[in-house]
Amino acid sequence: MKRALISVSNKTGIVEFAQKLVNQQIELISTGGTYRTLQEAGIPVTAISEVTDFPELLDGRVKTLHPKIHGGLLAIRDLKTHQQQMEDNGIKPIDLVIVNLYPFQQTISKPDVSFAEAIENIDIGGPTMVRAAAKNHQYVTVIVDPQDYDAIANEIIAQGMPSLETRKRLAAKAFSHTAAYDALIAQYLNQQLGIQFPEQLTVTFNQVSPLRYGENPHQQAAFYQEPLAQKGQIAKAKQLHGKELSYNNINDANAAWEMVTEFSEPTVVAVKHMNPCGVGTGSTLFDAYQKAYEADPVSIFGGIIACNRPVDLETAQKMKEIFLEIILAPHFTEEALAVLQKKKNLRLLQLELDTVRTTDWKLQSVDGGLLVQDIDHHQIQPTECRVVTDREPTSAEWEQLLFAWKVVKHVKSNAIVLAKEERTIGVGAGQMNRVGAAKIAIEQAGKEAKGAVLASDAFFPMKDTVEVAAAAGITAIIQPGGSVRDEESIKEANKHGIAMVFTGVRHFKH
Ligand SMILES: NC(=O)c1ncn([C@@H]2O[C@H](COP(=O)(O)O)[C@@H](O)[C@H]2O)c1NC=O
Repeated sequence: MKRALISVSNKTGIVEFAQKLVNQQIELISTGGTYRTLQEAGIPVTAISEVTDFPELLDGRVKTLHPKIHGGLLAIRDLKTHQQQMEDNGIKPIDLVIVNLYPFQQTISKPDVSFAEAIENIDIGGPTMVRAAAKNHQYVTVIVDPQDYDAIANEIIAQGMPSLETRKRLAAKAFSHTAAYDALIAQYLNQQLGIQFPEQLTVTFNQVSPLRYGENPHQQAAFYQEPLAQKGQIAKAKQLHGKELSYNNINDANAAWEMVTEFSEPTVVAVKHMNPCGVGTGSTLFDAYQKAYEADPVSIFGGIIACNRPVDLETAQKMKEIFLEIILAPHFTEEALAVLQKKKNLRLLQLELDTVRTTDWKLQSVDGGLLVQDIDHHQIQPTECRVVTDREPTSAEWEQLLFAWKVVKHVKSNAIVLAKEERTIGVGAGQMNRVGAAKIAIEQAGKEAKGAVLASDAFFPMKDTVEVAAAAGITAIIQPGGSVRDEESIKEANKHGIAMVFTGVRHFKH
């Protein structure tokens, strides 16, 4: 290894690394700012303009984009014709490229960033060198991540040049890096232009950590986050206590958090296998937790609990009484933390309540493809609802109907939710027919079904759900409406004095 080109925006660790290279008699070439950093540290370095015999131009837009650089990176060293052309044109090989790019991500993350500033932070020369060096990894080593400096320095010191295997690994990393960089630029421009579903979708995610296993122990898995993920999103949750999260934990925690943030009053959601087993709203978080617990004291065991208020001592003491997998909350008081941290197998996650989403889509992979849709943000307003029965819901029923409607939106389809006094009393989730979901919810509610309300995520194709609801003593129903047989359901509801409300909105969730 004779010559290295260093051009870095993030100058962390570069002086130490450069010194190690110089110690190995490697000649350094550098661009403006990097050159100055190295020179000021007393490291011998040649300016890029000396190599290209061309000044850096256009405010840095053209610095390394020159045949003397790219010839030095791309030449096939063993090929006679390439050797001859290099000699004829005064091109010397470059064996090592250390580049990190203009901070595009940090730039667009600034709240007051202008479009012009974002565009100016699109690196052109850097990715071009990275790609050239990565293509020619047979001869050239490329480093895009300061975390690799130490390991590569050690390899150079030990064997003169990193192994071919290392160079290939670095090349793969380099292409992932430039692809991710460009994906973020494309995403930013699409967002600016309001293009929601571009012809080519190039999303990018950064690995947070490998996971011990996937949905099942024989499946391998890793967790990734969006580059611009925000503190209120599950991918950025701060873990305050407990062992590492599993694949299923993250999925369930996400479902619980999405649901609890739907409510403005103090609310607790208990989730098992992505569905709520208990949801309670109260005047305090303690009250809400009691209700969520009582909703289904059996299923909550080992559950994931999401709270939309800080967890206080009283609530923590109550929570401590049973085995819970995870508690999510915007905050835990010190006393609450002290109580809950005594539980070895409990994880505590802190997330901000008010989040600005950076992307507004749900991605779901299918074999050989990806389904993309925007997020179901719809929140029902009572004015959107239409009472279709002879009897209007009472104001108490209205409250329960709107509560149940918020819950049913987050239950796997076909979904039926029964609610009473601001808590769920029965949840029928993920059934192949609607009346089946209703029967499950009613059975779970038992005697409590009498006087409760029922929410359905989609319309009733037949009157059978109203029939079973009436038999159980349900007094009010909320559902989207829109079936060709709506009239039959309305008639059935009228027959039993049930008040029924159509929302005109469906909340399928699969
Ligand atoms: N224009 C070019 O030819 C060019 N060559 C390298 N860069 C970038 O310039 C940055 C380093 O600049 P400096 O050494 O001046 O601080 C690096 O992030 C590198 O990726 C360039 N800048 C942008 O495209």
